[in-house]
Amino acid sequence: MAAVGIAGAGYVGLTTAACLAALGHDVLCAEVDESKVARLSRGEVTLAEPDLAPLVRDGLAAGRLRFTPDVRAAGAREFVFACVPTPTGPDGTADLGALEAVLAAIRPAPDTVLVVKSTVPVGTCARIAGTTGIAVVSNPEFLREGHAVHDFRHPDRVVLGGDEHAVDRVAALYADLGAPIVRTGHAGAELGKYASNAFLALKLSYVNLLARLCERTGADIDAVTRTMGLDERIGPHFLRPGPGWGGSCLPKDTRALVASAAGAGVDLTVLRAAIEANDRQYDHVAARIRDAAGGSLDGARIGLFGLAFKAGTGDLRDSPALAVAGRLAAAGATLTGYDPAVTADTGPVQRVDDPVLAAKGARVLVVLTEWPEFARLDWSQLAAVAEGDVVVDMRNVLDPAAVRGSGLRLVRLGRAPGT
Ligand SMILES: NC(=O)C1=CN([C@@H]2O[C@H](COP(=O)(O)OP(=O)(O)OC[C@H]3O[C@@H](n4cnc5c(N)ncnc54)[C@H](O)[C@@H]3O)[C@@H](O)[C@H]2O)C=CC1
Ligand SMILES: O=C(O)[C@H]1O[C@H](OP(=O)(O)OP(=O)(O)OC[C@H]2O[C@@H](n3ccc(=O)[nH]c3=O)[C@H](O)[C@@H]2O)[C@H](O)[C@@H](O)[C@@H]1O
Repeated sequence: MAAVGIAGAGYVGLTTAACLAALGHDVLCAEVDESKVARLSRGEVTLAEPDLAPLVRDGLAAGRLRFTPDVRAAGAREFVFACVPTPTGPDGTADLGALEAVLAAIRPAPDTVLVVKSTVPVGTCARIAGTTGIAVVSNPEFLREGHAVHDFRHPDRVVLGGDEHAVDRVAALYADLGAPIVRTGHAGAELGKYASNAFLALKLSYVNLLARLCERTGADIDAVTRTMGLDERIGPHFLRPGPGWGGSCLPKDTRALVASAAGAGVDLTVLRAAIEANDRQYDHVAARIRDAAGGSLDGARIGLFGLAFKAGTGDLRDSPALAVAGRLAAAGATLTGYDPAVTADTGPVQRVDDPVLAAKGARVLVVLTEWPEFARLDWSQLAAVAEGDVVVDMRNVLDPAAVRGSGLRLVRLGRAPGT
């Protein structure tokens, strides 16, 4: 059992804290948001992550997990995990201010290891190790929101970058997971993380462009992605077209990688193209909605289904649904939106908590987030309250037969109009 300090109690920090405590380690999790510390200490978890709340409560009950606003207390532990935000800074690369604050709170002892889980540009860990003399291990995180606990417990890989001795000690913390471990230097681990997120973004931009080509040529995007996915060298995952990719990490990490690569003298042309294609995807989706509305959005009421950046979360950060909504609003549309998990303010979209209210009086109904439950809605009931007769499914989650049975016309991504 190791003494672990964690800085940051967000998606990554809280998941790491609860899961390491469940693995038997003694975990002190520090968080600058004192109200969060108070809630978590009472076992109240607000992140909608399956299995996280019971795990936190088990850790508290067993005395293996505690929360504190005192980052210095966590910084005095043998292993100090940095799980703090690294948002886009003014120059496009990651802003490391929060990580610097964690560093300042560490009280190094001879056996201290700083484990950097935050996503940081290549060179960051080596620089910290060089300037502080602390042993630093880069241990990037690959969990997905909505699957955080599962992904921590069953990772495809644990990546550890640093000197051999420190890496061995961190590897021992994860030993019970039985996951493949990639041992490398600082830079390899840091770049491996960005490279993975950027590759996912590349795949999606490519698929979204293929969907547009399908709309022009009459090819069926499902057949195209199935054909690709059955090739073992390509694989079936991350090939679903959508209104663009978003979330708290893919957009920021792709921007940061382009900027830091440029700083190193490498122009990541393909990644720049993928980012640009993603911006154009929002325009394309807005144009399809405009066409479905009869050519103009001015004064049109549009009912949106899904506002979160993906299904399974209420997170709105860099949500493609909101990017599209912004374009619709700019063109004069009035927007009403329903999402099963979103509770925050949604800008130009008036949020309602009943799908029927989102459909009421709408000229066009639009699906923007891939919630499976949208397929189970009573589309006849929605058709009855809508003003128009068209639903634009920009996630291809609806059952075409059920929608057509309701009398609505269905417009899908990657399908020529009318097919
Ligand atoms: N959200 C995700 O799915 C993933 C995020 N990451 C990366 O992990 C890092 C953290 O991301 P999230 O957990 O999503 O962020 P988050 O925003 O959910 O949580 C970060 C937490 O750190 C706290 N904090 C800020 N400064 C602090 C300080 N100096 N000391 C202690 N606590 C502090 C904040 O109050 C917040 O509660 C980022 O670098 C992100 O790119 C990596 C993989 C997955
Ligand atoms: O670094 C991070 O923060 C994380 O970023 C992503 O995880 P996440 O942001 O939770 O979201 P994803 O599930 O990757 O989805 C990203 C976006 O792509 C879209 N998407 C995903 C898959 C797909 O087939 N089609 C598609 O349009 C989603 O709707 C969403 O807008 C990565 O999948 C994680 O491995 C990584 O750890």
